[in-house]
Amino acid sequence: DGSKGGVAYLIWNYAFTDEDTTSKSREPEEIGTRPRLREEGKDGNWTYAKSTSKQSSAKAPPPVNASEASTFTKYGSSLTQEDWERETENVERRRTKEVTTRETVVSVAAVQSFSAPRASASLDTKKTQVLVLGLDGAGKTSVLQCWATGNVEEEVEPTNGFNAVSINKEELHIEFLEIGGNEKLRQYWHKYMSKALLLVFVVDSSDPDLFPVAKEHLHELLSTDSTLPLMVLANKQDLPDSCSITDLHDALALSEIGDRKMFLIGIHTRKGELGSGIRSAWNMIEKMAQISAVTCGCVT
Ligand SMILES: Nc1nc2c(ncn2[C@@H]2O[C@H](COP(=O)(O)OP(=O)(O)OP(=O)(O)O)[C@@H](O)[C@H]2O)c(=O)[nH]1
Ligand SMILES: [Mg+2]
Repeated sequence: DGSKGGVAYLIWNYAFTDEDTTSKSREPEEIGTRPRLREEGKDGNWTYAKSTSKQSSAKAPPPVNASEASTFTKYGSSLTQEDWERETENVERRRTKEVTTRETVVSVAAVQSFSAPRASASLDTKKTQVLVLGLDGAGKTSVLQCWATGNVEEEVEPTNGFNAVSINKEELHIEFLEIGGNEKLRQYWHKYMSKALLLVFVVDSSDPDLFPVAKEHLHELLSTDSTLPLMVLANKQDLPDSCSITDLHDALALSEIGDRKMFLIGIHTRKGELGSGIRSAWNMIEKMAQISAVTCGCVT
């Protein structure tokens, strides 16, 4: 019952606005800057979705949230021609139909028009979301996959819209929202700050050329909320040239982020050899969500 409620809430949360219905007339935008990993048309429609995690904790490495009681739902997005057509055809149907599917595809249009969630969902007034941001290619989707399933797909598609994951574990429901890091999507990042319980900012620690850009975006985001806790994930620590978390601390000027909770964790999401970082990050998020849920009275 609890997990079904979580799913329904997410769908409601991402209900389309009236503006979306006009998207039929729009042409798809080509916004990818990262080369596609799969052949266009072959498997370009990244519609990965799963309703219930049934992994056994005996698998090595164990899923981060390995629990028979845990479930997750994920709404992926990608902007291929095929997706766009399907999306525009389905907008109206999704607006009205009873939610029976746990899978949907959203587009940049959905991100552009996404505004405050409808007020009727009980959690709407609370900060319940873990917002996952960072430049394109930093590893946001990979991190979310690790937390949800304990594994990463071999080929992760760029997120050309948003990607929402709900992880339900016993009575705790944690919503994650990744907005793609593509240059054209970064302007929308700040729109999602107000519902965030925590900002997870993922950085590719093997690409120092991008640190100044990441720093600029991070500080701009933080300037809109002086108390929002921050978790910086220094990803791709498996790569030989990756920089240490101390260097990243300096490069991102994390000493200048003001008086807020801050975590800086080195991680990597390579298949088969997940380190302790990704698990530590998960544990902290779980604790924060628990505290928040109790404070909000969401857990009974
Ligand atoms: N070596 C290494 N590669 C990684 C790691 N994490 C992610 N990658 C790779 O980095 C690329 C980008 O990963 P994504 O998870 O798609 O990055 P993202 O931040 O979601 O990117 P956008 O959705 O475009 O904003 C993919 O090819 C991943 O396989 C890591 O820890 N180590
Ligand atoms: Mg992504």
